[in-house]
Amino acid sequence: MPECTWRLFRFSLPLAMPLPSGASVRQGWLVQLQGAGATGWGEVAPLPGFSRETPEAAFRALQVLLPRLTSVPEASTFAEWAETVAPLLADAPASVRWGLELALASWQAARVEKRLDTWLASDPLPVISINALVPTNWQAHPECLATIRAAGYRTVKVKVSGHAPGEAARCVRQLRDMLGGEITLRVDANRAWTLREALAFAEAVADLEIAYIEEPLRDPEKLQEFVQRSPVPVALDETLAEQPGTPLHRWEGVAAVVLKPLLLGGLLSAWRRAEEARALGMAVVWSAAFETGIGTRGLLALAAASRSTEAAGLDPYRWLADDVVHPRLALQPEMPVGEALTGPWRPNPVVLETIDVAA
Ligand SMILES: O=C(O)CCC(=O)c1ccccc1C(=O)O
Ligand SMILES: [Mg+2]
Repeated sequence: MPECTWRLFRFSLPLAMPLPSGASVRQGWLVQLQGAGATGWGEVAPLPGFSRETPEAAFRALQVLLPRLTSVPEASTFAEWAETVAPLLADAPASVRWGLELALASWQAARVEKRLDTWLASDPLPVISINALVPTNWQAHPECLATIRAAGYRTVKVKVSGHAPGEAARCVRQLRDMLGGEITLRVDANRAWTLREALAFAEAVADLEIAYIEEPLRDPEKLQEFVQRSPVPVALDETLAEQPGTPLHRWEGVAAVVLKPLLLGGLLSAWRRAEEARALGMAVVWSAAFETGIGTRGLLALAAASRSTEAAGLDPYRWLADDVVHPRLALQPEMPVGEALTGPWRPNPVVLETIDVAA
């Protein structure tokens, strides 16, 4: 049982664009695990408006857990780790599990001189496609579409939750015209509509080859009915975070699951959801909730290891105006995984404040 040391930092990152909650900074804690000649990083950053725990609750859990995790059982493979280490965190809030599991897993990987993706799986994908995110008010910012097109993104997701269904359909049609037929187009309603409204939207865009509509309904109980009646395929997001214990086959016919480990309860919970989805023939979309470069690299490793060819939702990284480690991740439409996951990274003192870990 190698001894290891945790370091804890508070971070506060300036944003290039405000968060969904309206906040103009992204805050949280960075954890660093060192021992046996290896280093692992993770981040704990509940997302206001989406995480079920408050930042205060996450911090309290960190203060309790870190001193207990200084003697970590050895686990040379991911399977062994999933059996022995991950259960130590079973009761922690989702953001804490995500951050500590990421730090522990990347430390275990580093100990055996592997990158996280190659430690998680023997045959990870070398390149992961990224989904460009278009904000609800894109029409007021035509330059954001120009940037996305110029960069060469092949999958685009647009948020429609600020709109009534008819208006949302017109918006999506305009976007399809501007992007052309080659681009894979996803729509996220963030539970904005009633069943009737959502069906009206789906019928109005039925000819636009939308890959899926994410969380159309205010009332998730009606999802199955929507799935049966909608001409547009459906993806789950919020529903998965809300119902962690419900087997996926409850939503038979759903085309895709959007997996955000920060909201789903960590690396392992999300990994298990991915396996469950795969077995049911659902597409797996790994996705960020405004993670820093640490969490975003972790997500890239997960996407590569799970061999999902669906474009990953890592675009929220572009919202950050700075990062907790330098050099910054160079986000691009087709991400070379090996390059992105190979350090070293220097902590950025401008946005980090060291916090004592209670002994
Ligand atoms: O899925 C993506 O492409 C990016 C992630 C994203 O949209 C998101 C990020 C944080 C919180 C909620 C959401 C969402 O999917 O609604
Ligand atoms: Mg969503």
